[in-house]
This record gives sequence, C-alpha cells and structure tokens, in this order.
Amino acid sequence: MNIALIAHDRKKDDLVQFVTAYRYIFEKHSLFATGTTGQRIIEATGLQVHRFQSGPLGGDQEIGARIAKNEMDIVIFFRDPLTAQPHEPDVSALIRLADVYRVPIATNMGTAEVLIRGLERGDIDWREVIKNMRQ
Ligand SMILES: O=C(CO)COP(=O)(O)O
Repeated sequence: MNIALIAHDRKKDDLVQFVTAYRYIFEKHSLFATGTTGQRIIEATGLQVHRFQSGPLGGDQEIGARIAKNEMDIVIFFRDPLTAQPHEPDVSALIRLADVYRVPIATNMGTAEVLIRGLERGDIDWREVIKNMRQ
C-alpha cells in the first residue's frame, strides 16, 4: 500500500508518536509525506519516506495529484482545526480529491487508529470492495 502522511505543525508530534507506535505496520508499506512531516518521521523512526514539497509550497497538491492517479491507497492527515493555514485551499483540495477517489483518509488520531488496525488485519482492500459494488 502507498500511504501518505501529513501533519500541520501543531500536530506533528502526534503523528511522529503515531508512526513510532505503529512502526511495525508502516515499515511494510511505501510511505510518502509532505516535506517537513517526512523529515520529522525519518529523524524519529529511520523509516524510508518519499518526501514531497513542504505543504505550503505545494506538497499537498503533489499528494493530491498522486491520489488523482490512483497511486495513493491511504491518507493520514493530522489537521490542525484551530489554526488558519495560508494554504487552506490546497488542504481542502487534497481532502476533496480523497473523497472523489474514495481513498480512506484519517484527519485525526482516532480515525487513524481504526484505519491502521484495519490495515494490520488485512481489511483495507477497499479498491476491490468498490469495484464489486459497481458491478
Ligand atoms: O502544511 C502541511 C499540510 O497542509 C504539512 O506540510 P509540512 O509537512 O511540510 O509541514
């Protein structure tokens, strides 16, 4: 699975903690992240992470483009709902594309826990499920 990891500044500690706790799951997948988030995860865990631009410099849009190409299977995006972001349109666009392409997206740690445990159980074969629904 290709997993995108993103966190706003005040949520970065939470995401680093989350990835560290579930390292044994994340290490089995391909990880992608916005610039600063990716740097923090690499420093804390030593995991291999493909880093895009920093969010405000276009990283959210780069991940959105991957979603539009069906190249992202899960998005974990710890948003800060209490701080205005200069690149809010990019944030909205990324979340919108996840909905357009029905990509599972967790915007807080509660949902991320559910997703990652589902992934551990092998439950996240959602592309198959959606394909069957369309038939
Ligand atoms: O701003 C972000 C997402 O909108 C995150 O970007 P960074 O990981 O580069 O801080």
